[in-house]
Amino acid sequence: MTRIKCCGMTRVEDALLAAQLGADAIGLVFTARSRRRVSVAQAQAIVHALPPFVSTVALFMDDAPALVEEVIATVVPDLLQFHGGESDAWCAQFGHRYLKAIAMGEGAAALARLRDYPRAAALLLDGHGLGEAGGGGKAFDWSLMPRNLVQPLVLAGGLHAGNVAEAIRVARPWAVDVASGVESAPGIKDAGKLRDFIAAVRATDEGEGTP
Ligand SMILES: O=C(O)c1ccccc1NCC(=O)[C@H](O)[C@H](O)COP(=O)(O)O
Repeated sequence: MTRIKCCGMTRVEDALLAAQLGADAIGLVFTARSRRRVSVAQAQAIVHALPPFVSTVALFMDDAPALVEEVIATVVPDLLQFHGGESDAWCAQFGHRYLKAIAMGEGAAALARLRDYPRAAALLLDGHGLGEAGGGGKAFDWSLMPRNLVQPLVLAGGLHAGNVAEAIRVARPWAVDVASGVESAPGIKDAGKLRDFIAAVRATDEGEGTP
């Protein structure tokens, strides 16, 4: 089964809908570089409203350690996700499981960085360029997704209901991640797009015989 993470949640109702539709995880963006940035209070409201067994992921991009520590202490996310130039040691300093985003904008050359994060729980390959923020709807060449890594790989960047089936068939990811492809505006999820996206992922899994 392909896991689904819906990122950039800013409203309780959107996170609840994603959970009801079958999302496995939601993302909360804390970096100031995002148009989907949430406050600690907003994030707490979302986390407390979610049913059990839906993971919460807190996103940062070259932020101060104090912000990460504050979010861990107050929001208590299941996982951290780092989108900037953070090193493996920097990401691991919090003693919290983390995902590292790898900017795939430069294509195959970016694959060299995949081996730099041995302590990451998973690697998220995203379509944006090095140093750029995520959440911009940029896809990359899915055939570059490696098959020989020990860590689970999350496919991100420019996914939507119309292309996610093809993306899964080509990239064979552990999970898919979507933000702008299920929105009507940054941080505002569109119920129809969210429903169609999750249904497309599940239909692809079923069509390929994945239990
Ligand atoms: O979403 C943001 O605003 C954001 C800002 C800065 C760093 C990361 C950010 N998002 C990271 C994500 O995990 C997105 O879901 C991912 O980039 C895919 O976005 P999209 O291409 O819009 O589906």
